Amino acid sequence: MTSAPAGFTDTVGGRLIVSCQAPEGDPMRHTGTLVRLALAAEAGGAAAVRANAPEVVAAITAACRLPVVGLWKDGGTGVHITPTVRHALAVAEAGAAVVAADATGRPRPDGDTFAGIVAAVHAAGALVMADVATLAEGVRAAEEGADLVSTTLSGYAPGSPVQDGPDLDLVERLAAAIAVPVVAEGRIATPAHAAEALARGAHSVVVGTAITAPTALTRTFAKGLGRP
Ligand SMILES: CC(=O)N[C@H](C=O)[C@@H](O)[C@H](O)[C@H](O)COP(=O)(O)O
Repeated sequence: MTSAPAGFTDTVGGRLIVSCQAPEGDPMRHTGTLVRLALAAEAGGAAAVRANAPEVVAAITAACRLPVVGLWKDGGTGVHITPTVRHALAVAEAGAAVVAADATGRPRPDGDTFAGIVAAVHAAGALVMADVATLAEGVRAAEEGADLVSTTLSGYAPGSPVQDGPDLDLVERLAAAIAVPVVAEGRIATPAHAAEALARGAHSVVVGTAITAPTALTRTFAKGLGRP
């Protein structure tokens, strides 16, 4: 069960969204396991979860009271987070309160546009989170009707700095430039990072790897011991 999409923005204000995802080939990429991660996030005080693929969104929605930010990663390069209207509608129909989609302005498959995704998702009764890498992309996404703008793709798409930590400068610049809520996402590794993101203007904070990725976390410890 999810909260009504209209209440989502208020629900996540000043709070944590936990990303419950696993890369292809990872042992955690198992729907029942991802549902358990979502339930753990709920028990731990998250306000919402973020999840990939319609079947996972549907399973989490059925098992967990938290609203779901759904996406559908398809393809490995270029626009691959919810690339088309078809992907976006499948995620909305699976029960997502919010559909997250790439809003970098790079060419999309099928000639779809971000504005087209916004219109289709709104018609389906869900909200849209624009995943951006730069200030200009966030400004444009807000103009095109995004309900929230997230820094998800900073460090992963052209025009953004590659860095170890979160892009909190982008959070701050977006929060100053647009009226829609800004979500801090990407490489937020500590509670201090999360608190700083809110202090710099984020409406909400998404944390994935630092909470839900034991394979990646084990790798960092193994590397620390000189045993990568
Ligand atoms: C770049 C990209 O594809 N990001 C994805 C977006 O859904 C996820 O793989 C990330 O885990 C999520 O953004 C949270 O970030 P972090 O795991 O760094 O806390």
